[in-house]
Amino acid sequence: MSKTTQAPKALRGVGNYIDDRFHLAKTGEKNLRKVFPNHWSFMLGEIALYSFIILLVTGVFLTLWFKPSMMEIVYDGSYERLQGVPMSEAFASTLYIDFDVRGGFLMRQIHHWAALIFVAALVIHMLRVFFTGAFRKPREINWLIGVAIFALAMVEGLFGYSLPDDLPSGMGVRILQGVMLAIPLVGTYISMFLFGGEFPGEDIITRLYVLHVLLIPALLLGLIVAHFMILWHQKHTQYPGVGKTDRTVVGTPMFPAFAVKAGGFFFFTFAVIAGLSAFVQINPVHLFGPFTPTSITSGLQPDWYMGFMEGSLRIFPNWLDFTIPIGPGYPIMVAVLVPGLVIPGLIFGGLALWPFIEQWITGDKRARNVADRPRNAPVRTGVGVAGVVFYGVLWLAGSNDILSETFSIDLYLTTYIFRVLAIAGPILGFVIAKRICLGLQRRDRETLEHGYESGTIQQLPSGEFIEVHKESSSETVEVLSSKKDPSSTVLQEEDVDSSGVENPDARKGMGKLRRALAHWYTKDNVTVRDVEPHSGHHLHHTHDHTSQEGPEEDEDGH
Ligand code: HEM
Ligand code: HEM
Repeated sequence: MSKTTQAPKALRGVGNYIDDRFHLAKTGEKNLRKVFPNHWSFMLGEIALYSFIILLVTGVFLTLWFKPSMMEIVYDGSYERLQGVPMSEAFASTLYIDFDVRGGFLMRQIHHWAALIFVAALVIHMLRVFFTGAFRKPREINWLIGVAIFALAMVEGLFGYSLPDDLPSGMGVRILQGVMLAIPLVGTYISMFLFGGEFPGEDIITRLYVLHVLLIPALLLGLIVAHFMILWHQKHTQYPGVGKTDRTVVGTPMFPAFAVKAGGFFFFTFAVIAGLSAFVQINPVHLFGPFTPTSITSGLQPDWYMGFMEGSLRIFPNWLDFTIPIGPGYPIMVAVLVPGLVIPGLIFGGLALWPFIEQWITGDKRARNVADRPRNAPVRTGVGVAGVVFYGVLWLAGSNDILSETFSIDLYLTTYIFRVLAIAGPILGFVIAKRICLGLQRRDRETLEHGYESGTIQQLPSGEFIEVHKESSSETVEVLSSKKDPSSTVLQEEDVDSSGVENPDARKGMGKLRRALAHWYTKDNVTVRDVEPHSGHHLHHTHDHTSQEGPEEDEDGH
């Protein structure tokens, strides 16, 4: 871009007008030139943001016609098949949006698809942050904000799903009430309070509505703004490469390149969601009919993000339930309490605590702005995979009826299979993922030492066949040698004082546990400290596919 490029006169006029009043030019200029590191995985957070915006906009549209009322009426709208059927005003107004409001059906579909994609994007974004260790200092607080966003998003989705008061809605609310009732001592009270009496009562939709359109979106918006302010202030992590250190950022400036890219990506996300909504039917409430407590339907699935709770409720054994012999007997429903509250608590609690647990184990308290490659933190990667497998098994168990029907397996057998898998799956996942990481580490060390395998076989004059190894590019060498040595990441600073004297407590109690965990965390890592990189920047490597990023890539970063 030449230095003489200037904004059009009219735009400059507007700029001056604003600057005369708010003096924003200096900060504005600095922020417009802010550098964003480039990587496809950094777009996952953006997808979450864009789908959230779509949810807000379509949600407001729906509020114009949706009536959050449980008053019973007889349907008299344009959907012939439900003519004359008694239903709540909420359900009738949803049918009205579908069949009488122009574009209403599409808007409802967009709202629902955006919700599904929103939660999916934020889960994948969270996994990206987890597996690359981007939650480490200084980003722990932003991680915690993220976990809160995740939890709220699920509740928001569940409440939204409950609003139309169709059959699956009511069944979801019934499960919610069941879990509430299982809470010892206060369960019945909480349920009566929320439902304004017995289930279903006449208040629940109105109450969920207020939470769904006002309180939770406001909380989510506040948290997302905080998430971005912290991100802006702390800057983004970047993957290892030439010029990328814990102190420098390499990437594209905010304006114009990043802004244009982000703007384009918003429309792309919108187009995908709108395309899905136009062609793929989601939650066709007119086919399900209104909720009545006596009706039940088979083969129905909740929205995907509630699937793991459904699954854990389906497979958790009931032989742990017991009764406290006070008065007439006080039953404790372990089979509802554990899957309904303890398992989600463990999942969200584990997510929230992980950065602190890892920091305690490794003793690594330095700011980390270069993200880890997942293979270089094999235990973390293994723990993450174990978590994903556990979640995945529960999620699949939520469809056990459909699986048993599709594959003609006895329903009860699927329950036993899932019970075994829920315990064995995560352990296997951990071991396999860790082994793969260590294998990749060994290959990296090989590549660093000997260059990469070119696939060209040569015959030597002696008759021996060898595979030619080619020089790695400087970028590859940088990436491979960015790996921190296990002993340098595990700074047992608290165990040894500045003059090298060991803290006597380090070998007792918690200190001992921590040492053992630190040893377990790093013991198998492959070191690259002693490797002399086999790199030849000066050499021609015409077939070097590992160095596709040319040096131009680095020039726009500062
Ligand atoms: C993270 C944000 C949100 C999520 C995950 C979400 C999710 C959902 C879901 C899954 C439904 C059921 C849709 C269906 O019937 O197929 C729904 C319904 C609804 N949502 Fe949201 N929503 C969000 C934000 C909002 C906002 C901000 C508003 C309004 C300001 C809103 C207003 C509504 C209304 C009025 C309904 C009932 C109408 C209907 O079911 O068609 N939503 N929401
Ligand atoms: C509405 C939901 C969310 C939105 C809109 C959002 C948006 C973003 C964006 C755009 C970024 C920068 C680009 C990127 O790394 O993808 C980011 C970074 C980050 N997000 Fe989120 N996020 C959300 C949820 C979460 C969740 C659920 C977590 C974790 C539990 C989380 C943790 C983080 C962390 C730690 C960073 C900094 C990563 C780094 O610097 O590499 N976010 N977020």
